Amino acid sequence: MNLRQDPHAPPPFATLRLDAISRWFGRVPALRELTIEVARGEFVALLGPSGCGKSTTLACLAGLQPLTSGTIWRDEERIDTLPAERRGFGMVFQNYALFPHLTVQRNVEFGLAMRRAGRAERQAKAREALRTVRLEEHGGKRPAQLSGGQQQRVAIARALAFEPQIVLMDEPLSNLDAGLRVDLRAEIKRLHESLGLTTVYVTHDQSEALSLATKIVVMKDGCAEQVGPPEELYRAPSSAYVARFMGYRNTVQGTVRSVTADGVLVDFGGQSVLGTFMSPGAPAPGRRVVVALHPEDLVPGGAAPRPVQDSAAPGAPAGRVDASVEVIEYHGRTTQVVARTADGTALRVQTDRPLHRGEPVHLYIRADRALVYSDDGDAGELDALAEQVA
Ligand SMILES: Nc1ncnc2c1ncn2[C@@H]1O[C@H](COP(=O)(O)OP(=O)(O)OP(=O)(O)O)[C@@H](O)[C@H]1O
Repeated sequence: MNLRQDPHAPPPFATLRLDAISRWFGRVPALRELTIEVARGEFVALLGPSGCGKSTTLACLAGLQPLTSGTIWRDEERIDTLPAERRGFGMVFQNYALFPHLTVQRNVEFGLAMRRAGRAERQAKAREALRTVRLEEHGGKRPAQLSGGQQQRVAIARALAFEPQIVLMDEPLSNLDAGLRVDLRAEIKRLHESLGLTTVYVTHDQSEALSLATKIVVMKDGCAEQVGPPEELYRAPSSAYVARFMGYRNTVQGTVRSVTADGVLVDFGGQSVLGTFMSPGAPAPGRRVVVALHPEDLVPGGAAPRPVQDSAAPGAPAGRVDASVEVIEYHGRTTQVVARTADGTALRVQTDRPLHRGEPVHLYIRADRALVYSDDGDAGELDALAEQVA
């Protein structure tokens, strides 16, 4: 956008900092001393299951809810004491929150009217914002005459019209069907980059977080479980919980058999598999652990297995699990398979190899791709998470 700078806009900032913020609802702690830093230009995704505190974080940041304790800073300026309208954030919600009786153009102007912009300025900025989201042809329509994706773009235009430095988005794509979600996701990324925005984005969808964010905050019970760039969280999740959110759909319990120079040998699925221990401290034989495996890292070798080194990193010994193909879901180029081991462990496998129901299959795993965590007794919780994590 190329709009005149709002004279009331706050000066450019370097860092937004949520410092040990807590929010209690009666006796329920929704946020517990959560600290997050957002640098200017970052796209930060708050990722986690329902109830972990994502929306509350955003509401506290926006000034829609008070903090129970903690502070929020824009550089040296404390902003948690400011009312919402003086924090200068643009907000986009899941349900669009458009006025049905106003035209698209007037809906976008509304936010500017709240900020006491004059009529001509309002109209020009709203038109410009609609152009930015590629809806300039639709200004005269009412929201009901637009598709869900278009309505959400109007909501984004409304948030962008007053050129906020920081845009807060709470599950903006979750009411859209799959195709529109992917299109609008690309649009949000384009806007973030081309307008030089700073974005804080709430989602429970790992693919959204991975594709959009420059930094992901995985939240659990009102705290940040791990914070980092998507590649880092994907490569080295700090717990089985984070691994789940990074697409490691298999989190199976096992027992440490031995510890070697190459890694930790774990018994699970009726076999021993070599993996990499990721938790703090050292594993000891007999210790209960959780092994996290990405479906793509379970490579079917068929009845006549390929040599182990085919599926192993140079020098790294591979593990093998034997299972039987139970469920096959065809997804075009790849197939999602549920394979079951002799001891009843279900493993999710993603492969481009044709497999058949009932077929015995050897699944090869690179040692550096079998991530081993100490078992914190939350295996049941992880299974419940599986229901939520795509
Ligand atoms: N207005 C409220 N009154 C009482 N409890 C609340 C209120 N809002 C949130 N909570 C509680 O605070 C916790 C965090 O809720 P929050 O909505 O922030 O989670 P979330 O991660 O955004 O979940 P979802 O993805 O389902 O929106 C939950 O235990 C929730 O029940």
